[in-house]
Amino acid sequence: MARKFASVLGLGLVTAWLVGCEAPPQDGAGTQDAGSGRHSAEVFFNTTSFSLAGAGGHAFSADTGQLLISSDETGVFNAYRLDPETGTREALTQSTDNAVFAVSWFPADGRALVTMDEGGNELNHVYVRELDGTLTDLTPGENVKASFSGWSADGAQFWITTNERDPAAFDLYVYDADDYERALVFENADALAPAAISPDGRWLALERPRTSADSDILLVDLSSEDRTPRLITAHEGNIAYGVYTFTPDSEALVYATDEHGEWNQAWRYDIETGEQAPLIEAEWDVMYVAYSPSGRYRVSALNADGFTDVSILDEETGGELLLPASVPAGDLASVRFNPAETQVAFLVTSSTAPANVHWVDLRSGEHRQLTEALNPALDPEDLVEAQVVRFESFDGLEIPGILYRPHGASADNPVPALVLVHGGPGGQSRAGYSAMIQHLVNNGYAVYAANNRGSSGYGKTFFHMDDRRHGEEDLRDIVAAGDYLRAQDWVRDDAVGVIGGSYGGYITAAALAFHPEAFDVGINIFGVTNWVRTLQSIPPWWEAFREALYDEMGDPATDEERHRAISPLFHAQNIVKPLLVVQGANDPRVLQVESDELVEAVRANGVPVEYVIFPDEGHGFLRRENRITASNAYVAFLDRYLRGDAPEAAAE
Ligand SMILES: CSCC[C@H](NC=O)C(=O)N[C@@H](Cc1ccccc1)C(=O)O
Repeated sequence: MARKFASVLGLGLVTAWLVGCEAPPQDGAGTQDAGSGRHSAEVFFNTTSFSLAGAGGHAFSADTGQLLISSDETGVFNAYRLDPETGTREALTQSTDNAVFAVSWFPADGRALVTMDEGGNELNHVYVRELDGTLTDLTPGENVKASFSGWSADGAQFWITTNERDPAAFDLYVYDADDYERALVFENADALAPAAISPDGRWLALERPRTSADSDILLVDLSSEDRTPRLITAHEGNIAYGVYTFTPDSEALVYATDEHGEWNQAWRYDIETGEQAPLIEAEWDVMYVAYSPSGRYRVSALNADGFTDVSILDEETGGELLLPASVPAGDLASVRFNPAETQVAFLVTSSTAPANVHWVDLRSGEHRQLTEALNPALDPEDLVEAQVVRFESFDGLEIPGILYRPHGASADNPVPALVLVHGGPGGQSRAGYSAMIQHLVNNGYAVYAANNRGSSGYGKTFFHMDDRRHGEEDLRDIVAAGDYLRAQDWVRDDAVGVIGGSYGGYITAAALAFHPEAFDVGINIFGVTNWVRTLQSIPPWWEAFREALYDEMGDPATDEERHRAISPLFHAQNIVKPLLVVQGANDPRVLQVESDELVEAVRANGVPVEYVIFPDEGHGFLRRENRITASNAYVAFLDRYLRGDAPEAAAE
């Protein structure tokens, strides 16, 4: 699939990137140019994040019809049951530190599968939440990373992948639903990436990325003695293949291919005959394809200019499943059917509405919104809508992005602004709700989430434009995005900063180091600062993607010179603008030392540098208190050094 390493760095995760150091102005304090009120980070982050279990599992409980969801209403993610009749929810787990995410109900009773790592170290284990509330760890072991892979059609067994045999390879085990006895069903000797299991348990689909432009799919027949993966995408040249799902009858694999043009299309591979046929062709990437339990409904989504365009096809009528008019406008997500396919649950979200859980009875058309995610202290009028805005970059290439313009920003009242850079390489800033962005905008900062060349979602030509050129044209696009903002009469041309997380943090630090006059401040959120070390120390469980990552970014064994040339750490003497660095101590992808060393080096320049470390977070911040601290730190830093609220502090 033409995605660089399973992009996780859209705005969803950006929302979680927050760090900080001191208290911000509280409600009513400070000034807001327009809009109905300026709010503290607490107000924005006291929205609740809801998500539905059940991708490959069961979101509806077979015995009670209750929904399995994750929520961070206590400040820490936990699993809950949500009653569609009453909208009441009950906590199934009570974690006060590590985030717990709901995975699936057991098909025949009230047990649930959940997953949790330790402090953001990404070593997730799979647990059973037993009927008495205790947790049984199905995948114990200090350095074990495991994930749920699906249920057998009869509900008697489920599959889990774990890297306990070899930290670099995920083997597949089948577990008995009654006593959790397990058996190895596939030893992953070549460290391929397990992607899907057919509902009848016979077929395992694996992905083998060679480069970000060229990947394959292999199938294993788990009913056969010979479990050698069989290549089903033999091809010449560069084609990116990826797995969406198996059909519910286990007869076909639905897969992504970019062979036929710019976009990822969905195709159907008939396992018995090997015949292939297009399923969904569009002028945007197909994001996913999924089915209701019997296969009557096919759910698919397009990544339409940063918005998620979901279709639910009723294969019985051949028409689109129309949801009641009372379902609010916004992007649908996580569409889940009950086993009888008489009810459907889903999330609805938009840039001005955090995701809420909705439920519809397909027979009566009755619709209920089951959650209220937005903090009631927030007036929706205080929020700003995402706008897709394109600009011409330094070489004439059109760059798309998502703009958030503060209420009241005008030529008479120009505002400071930030270019926000997503992670990756190859991620995309998308138009979803972000408490972090809304908090910044509410405090008078315009935010432009620019999708520099190399971003996903705009076709494969655009996607590959940054290959082995990182820190060059993609960075110049971000500099050009700053110029674009400065040219707007409603933006202060003396107050444009850059902010980003991970790869976006790299671009942020690189902008300050290689284009020292381009931005007035930078906020680097767990950004890569030293590619030599980062690429040498990637987590062992990235083995399936290592070759493709090294192909795209360069191999640290042979490309050290280039890696040094593009790494901000080795050019830190050029950084002369105020810098805020934020880091999770347990981050397994961008190690804390990356931030420690940049902070030390830039401080030696006598430049204002603020540094915040979260001891209990990894690559993305999950605890509400940390998100609030982070967001407060961003605004306090920007008030001081970008808006210029306290010039004496800037002179320190
Ligand atoms: C399995 S490939 C790793 C790249 C991955 N991309 C998207 O999720 C990722 O975690 N990228 C980081 C930056 C990074 C890139 C390469 C090595 C370490 C970190 C990110 O932007 O989140």
